[in-house]
Amino acid sequence: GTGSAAAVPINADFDIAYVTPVTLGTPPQTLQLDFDSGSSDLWVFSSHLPTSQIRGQQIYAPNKSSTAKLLDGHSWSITYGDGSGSRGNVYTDNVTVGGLTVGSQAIECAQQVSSSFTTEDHIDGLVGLGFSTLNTVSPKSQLTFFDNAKSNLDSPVFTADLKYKQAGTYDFGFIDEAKYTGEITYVPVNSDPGYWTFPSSGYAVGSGNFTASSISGIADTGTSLVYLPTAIVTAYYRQVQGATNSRSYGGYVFPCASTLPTFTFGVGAARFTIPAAYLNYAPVTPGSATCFGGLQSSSGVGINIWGDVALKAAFVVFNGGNPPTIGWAAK
Ligand SMILES: Cc1c(C=O)c(-c2nnc3c4c(C[n+]5cc6c(C)n(C)c(C)c6c(Cl)n5)n(C)c(C)c4cnn23)c(C)n1C
Repeated sequence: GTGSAAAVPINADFDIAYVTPVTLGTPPQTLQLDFDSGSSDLWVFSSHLPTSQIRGQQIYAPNKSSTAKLLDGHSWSITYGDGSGSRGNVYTDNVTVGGLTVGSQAIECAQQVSSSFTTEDHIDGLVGLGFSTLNTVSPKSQLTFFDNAKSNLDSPVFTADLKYKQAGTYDFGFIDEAKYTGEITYVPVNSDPGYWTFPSSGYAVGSGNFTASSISGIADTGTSLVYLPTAIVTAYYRQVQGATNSRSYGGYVFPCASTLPTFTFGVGAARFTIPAAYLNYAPVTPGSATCFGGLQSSSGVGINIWGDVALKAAFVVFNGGNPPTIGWAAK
């Protein structure tokens, strides 16, 4: 089988995150979930949450689904790179994404979410698309939607075609030739850390020379920005008038009117250029003349992250075959 569903920006002005409609249970309950290749829990706002923690989100009520089953004695708790987090109990139920159904998928029902989830009313939960070794359900960890679906997929892949300020798509089980140009460059994935970790072959700032350099990083659809080694990031912002690394804003900022260079990264022999517009993430506060960069340093993060700012400059194939690989193509 296959599936195909839209990845819709949650904000009209800035690409903060993307959500995809997912139906759960019987009769179907549809939630807008953030597909995250950087984690491996499928969790939702649920009827088990205190109402004080719900502000407009859709919720999944397992007691209203005739196919929901409590996974007795199991719980989960997760924290993300931005410090947000959630925890709760676990049910299994039918989950459908873009026409692709998994029966008895572990649905982690939130009993507590951190404040940033409560305030972001466009996100009703996450669908982890990382490796199932990262799943936090205890005492028995659970499989991701992709791992559960894999045996029924025409091909053990999912693809991300994220777009700048417009809806893109996540496809499951097939590679849509109409979504990319030229060839797909595949490189090996090290799944040991549980992420889609792959080697990049180097970078260039604007029209400058390409610097060959092997950079290990993760392809993370759930992270907005790109986090790379400080040497690369300082080389980039040296080309931006008035750029400073702001302690108060927690990263590189610059006058919104600045002209930004493009940023090119290599995957094998292929080169992908992130347009300057993608690298002006957003004003630091609404209406400010100071803007926050889409490229930030990974020194405080611990790993290099190719988030949405990079992913939307390409068509990306997450190949869950044995061994796993990742493919990048222009579009
Ligand atoms: C090491 C790391 C990250 C690794 O992942 C990371 C990050 N970057 N975007 C996100 C996340 C998102 C996407 N996301 C980003 C947002 C930003 C930058 N802002 C201002 C808002 C309001 C956001 C929302 Cl609602 N959502 N979501 C939904 C979750 C659970 C995230 C967790 N971390 N995260 C940061 C900021 N850092 C330092």
